[in-house]
Amino acid sequence: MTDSLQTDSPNPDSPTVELVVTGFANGGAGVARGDDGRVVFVAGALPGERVRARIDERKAAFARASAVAVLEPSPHRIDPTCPAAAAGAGCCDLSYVSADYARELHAGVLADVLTRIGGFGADAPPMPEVTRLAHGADGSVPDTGWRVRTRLAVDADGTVGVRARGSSRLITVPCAAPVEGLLADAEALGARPGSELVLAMGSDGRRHAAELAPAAAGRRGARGGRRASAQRARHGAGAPRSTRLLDGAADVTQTVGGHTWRVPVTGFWQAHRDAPATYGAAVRRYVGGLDAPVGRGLRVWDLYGGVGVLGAALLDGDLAVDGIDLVETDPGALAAADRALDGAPVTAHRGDTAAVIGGLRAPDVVIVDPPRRGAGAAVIAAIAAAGPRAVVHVGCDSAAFARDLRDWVAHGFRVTDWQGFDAFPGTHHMEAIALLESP
Ligand SMILES: C[S@@+](CC[C@H](N)C(=O)[O-])C[C@H]1O[C@@H](n2cnc3c(N)ncnc32)[C@H](O)[C@@H]1O
Repeated sequence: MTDSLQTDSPNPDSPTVELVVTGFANGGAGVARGDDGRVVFVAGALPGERVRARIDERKAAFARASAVAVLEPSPHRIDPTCPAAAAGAGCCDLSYVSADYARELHAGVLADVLTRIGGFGADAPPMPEVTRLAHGADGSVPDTGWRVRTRLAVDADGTVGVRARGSSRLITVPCAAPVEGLLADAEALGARPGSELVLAMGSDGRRHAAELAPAAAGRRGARGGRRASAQRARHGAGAPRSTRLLDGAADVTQTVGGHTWRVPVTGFWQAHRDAPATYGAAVRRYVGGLDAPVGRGLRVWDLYGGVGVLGAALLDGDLAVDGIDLVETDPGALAAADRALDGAPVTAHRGDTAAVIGGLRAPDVVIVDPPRRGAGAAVIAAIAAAGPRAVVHVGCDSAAFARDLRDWVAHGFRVTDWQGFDAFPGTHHMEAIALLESP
């Protein structure tokens, strides 16, 4: 069978090669070896497949390629569940893989980075499984229609869509990840050419939309080129961009457990509609299961805490909580936390985690949920010096998660449980959570 694939290559004229894929890498590419022995990361290819691939980039130690035709397909390959990805968009890069097998691939990637980067071996718990996020009374979860917030690109003529993988081509076929109604009439909202359209769905079913003005001119030329500039934009780095409300209200209502937040449309909220409740339950289970009570209410740090949803999960059960110090850089998130957690024993601190924690009362338990880059060795050393007996570490980048866990172990912490979540179905992304205890 030869199955041609829709891909945009940064190097459309580069030659194609035939490759046999033997592994799967963090980042979502199949792993093969070229004729010269160099490792080739092949986007759009699965272990066991023989593919024809176009080389996109050659480095000294490895190359990157995109599968353009499948010569021998994996039995796990399916028709893409995301029409935008099928048309070449970079959104649901694993939507051509059966959902069960995608979770196997995630678990393999997590085990690989925990072993190779984290240095974990036989004395660690069994490698984590990657499970679906439960939804609805029967626990069933579709692997599409899960995303409650998204950003769309707006072209020079006002057309709205997602960018193709590897190029700036706009794809207007809708992505399958957003929850029903999130993309409704997106083009009619009137986002201006060159802006981005931010769409968010509240847990009350109300859709909100805001236009994010183009990134300041000059930033595109900043270090790292277009890819790094797009990353900075996605991760909110750089000068603040002005927003204009196009639909709904400025704040999105989100209810989790016993608390209701009003989160700014462009503010951080977990992408999967069931993620906040799922991670909150994991945090509550981990902290509730600690066997030596401290003899008083727990003192908790909720670091990189956003609106405080993970710390607040500890207030929902029968745990005695003395106080939660919530640390976050985004003033909008902290204002939302103040409103939602008014009357709860939560104190919000605005600032960089590294700078703020030195002034806080020593914690019993620390929740750490950093951005993709991870918390890093310096922050982990500072938290460890404050002497918590347990840490719940949350990570959305597997390699950074493994690196951070390695740093906890260097400070005498032991991983006593960990788990992975298929929190971005149809994509190579996943979330992982670990419980670490001090000796
Ligand atoms: C992955 S989100 C987690 C938010 C929250 N725990 C939740 O589940 O909704 C990471 C958060 O860290 C914040 N952040 C990024 N860098 C930070 C820093 N250096 N210090 C404190 N917060 C930071 C971001 O604004 C974002 O809200």
